[in-house]
Amino acid sequence: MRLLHALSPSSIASSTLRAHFASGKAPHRGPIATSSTRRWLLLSGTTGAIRHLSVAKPRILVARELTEDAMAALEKETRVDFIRTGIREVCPKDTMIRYLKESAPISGIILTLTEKVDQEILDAAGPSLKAISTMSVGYEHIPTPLLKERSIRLGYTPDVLTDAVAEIAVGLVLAACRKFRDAEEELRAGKWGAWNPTWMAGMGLTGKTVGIVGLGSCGVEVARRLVPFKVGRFVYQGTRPHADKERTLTPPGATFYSSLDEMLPLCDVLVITCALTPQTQGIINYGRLKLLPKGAVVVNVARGGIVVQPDLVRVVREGHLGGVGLDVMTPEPLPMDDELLRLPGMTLLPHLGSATRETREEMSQITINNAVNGVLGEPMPAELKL
Ligand SMILES: O=CC(=O)O
Repeated sequence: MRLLHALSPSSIASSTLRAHFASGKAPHRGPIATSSTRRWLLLSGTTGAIRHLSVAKPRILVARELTEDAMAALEKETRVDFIRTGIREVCPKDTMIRYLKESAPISGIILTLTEKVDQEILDAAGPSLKAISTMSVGYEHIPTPLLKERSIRLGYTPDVLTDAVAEIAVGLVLAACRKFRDAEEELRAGKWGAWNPTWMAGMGLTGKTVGIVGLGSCGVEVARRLVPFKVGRFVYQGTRPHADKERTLTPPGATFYSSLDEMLPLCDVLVITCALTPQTQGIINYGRLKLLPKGAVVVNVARGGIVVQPDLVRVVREGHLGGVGLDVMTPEPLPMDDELLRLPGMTLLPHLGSATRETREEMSQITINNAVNGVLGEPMPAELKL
């Protein structure tokens, strides 16, 4: 690598980078660091890419761009150098590995749900890697045992997205119970005929039993938002009872079940909000779906893998369910030839749980702060205990 000369960062960041970032594509073949205190421009001997990295500061690879405001905030952070790929879509694994190697030593990585971390990526980063920061509450894309083994810290974004996800869940409950999607489709297809006593008649929530799988922070917020709809009672299943959360649901109150098999026959509406773990993978299968009363509604805002999707399709085809609302499915994005798209009574959203502008800003900011504090050895705003 050849040392060129000192340059003001704005001369690079504002022209070359902005143009490339605006295109949404990876801007160049080699890495470029962006931070307001950089002093040195380097020319890579192998790639010809311009680099300006300060030697002493920890480097954080930003695998894909976060929100615009968050990216602007990066520019003000002076304690670390950020290496931005400039990618706005999924950062491919080979691209991440190339950046990790060409910009070594990398102390931190910022990524999202879409960048799966594995041993190869950790090996490419090498022993300099101190922290990974994911812009998500879920972390099933990160091999936590490997991080623990290598003493790599993991930052994530719990809590800030709870309200947004709870809103989506309530939206899906209402849409599925009252057949929003099928009804709108009929209307648009010109099939709205004269008033009919049974056409598009769905299920009301008054007096019904709503079952929540996983009464964590998201589960309880869903239930709280459903109280004003005059739900008859809440039941929930998980690893332990939450008396504190139950109290916030009074009236109508909530009852804990350790067994899904015992709870499911009671549920007019089932809302899945638990984390995807080896213990919850595939727990909602054919047999369990058939335990629900006929005409029950199923909503999943957690992870597609908790439901055995072919089993869900089969149960819907058998006419057992009154409606289904999914914000998560398998795989994501859902291929256009997937069976789910051909079934009636399905309200499907493209994983929008946290998608409010406010939430995504907060998530981005926490992700950056987690990464910076993580590499500097300071407390992270939200660190997962490994
Ligand atoms: O699904 C969303 C997340 O894990 O943040």
